[in-house]
Amino acid sequence: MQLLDGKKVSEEIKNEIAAEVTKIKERGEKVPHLAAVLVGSNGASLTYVGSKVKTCEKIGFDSTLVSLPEETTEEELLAKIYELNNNDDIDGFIVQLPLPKHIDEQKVLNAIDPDKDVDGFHPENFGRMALELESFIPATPFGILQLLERNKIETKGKNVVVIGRSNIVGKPMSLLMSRKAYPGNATVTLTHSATQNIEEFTREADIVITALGVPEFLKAEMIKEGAVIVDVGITRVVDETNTKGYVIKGDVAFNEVAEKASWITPVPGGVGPMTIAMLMKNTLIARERRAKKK
Ligand SMILES: Nc1nc2c(c(=O)[nH]1)N[C@@H](CN(C=O)c1ccc(C(=O)N[C@@H](CCC(=O)O)C(=O)O)cc1)CN2
Repeated sequence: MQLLDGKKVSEEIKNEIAAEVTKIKERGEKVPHLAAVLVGSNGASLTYVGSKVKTCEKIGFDSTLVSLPEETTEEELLAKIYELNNNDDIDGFIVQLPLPKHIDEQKVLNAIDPDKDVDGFHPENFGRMALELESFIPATPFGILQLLERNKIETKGKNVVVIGRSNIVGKPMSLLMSRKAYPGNATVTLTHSATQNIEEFTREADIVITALGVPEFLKAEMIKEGAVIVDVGITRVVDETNTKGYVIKGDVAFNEVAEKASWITPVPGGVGPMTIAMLMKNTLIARERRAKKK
């Protein structure tokens, strides 16, 4: 078994981006500027947004954190989004998900200027991605593509089973793996909560990508020998013995599955760090596209 090491690959990508920023600075141009909108104080969201801001600092991007209280109304959030759309200094921004229940998530995502939508969640970017046109690719699926590509994993003609149909991971992942370009060109099955006898699909898969959020759902008996396993699940499980008060569990029963798999992502240190790195990549791309339009 070989490790699909997201920590290592994400560091490589961040170093490449930092080198680009150095060149931008040497030309006397404005560095990429990412803004992140956080509504409320969900613990995991605070960690992820904090990590995005810290990464910006590390690689030389400008960043703006817009922190809004839990009681923020939909109208107030939409007003903030229009402000960011019209702020010429900002190249791209994200609205950290999930949003509080009283806010219509899709309405908010629809309000983001597609040219600044570095999460790739706007319907225009999603549609363009499905049509294999230039678009922003959502950071987690984009990160998985990079992990496969940089480890030279063959995908053409392979059976790929995606578990979970979320708009952030499962749906875009299934579309990307069926695109003609590498890494893709695979035969894709998108499974979800209504799929019966899911193990009949996973046992036939050359590549399993699981984004379910159910700790240790995928067991060794559910995969075939030599399969590539990509675990997107990140669930915080209470653990008083740990200094953080929780441990992170993936969707995969790592120890037993690793014995049968050819490649496997660890959790933590697999897909998670790639998500942050690819958001930075999308922000760099957004800056370049905006600079060309001016
Ligand atoms: N607007 C968005 N919201 C959300 C996204 C997204 O891409 N855009 N994805 C997830 C959360 N997420 C980024 O926002 C994210 C999740 C996990 C990690 C990560 O590095 N995980 C570490 C573990 C860290 C921990 O939980 O302590 C790892 O797997 O090694 C980064 C980003 C939902 N919302």
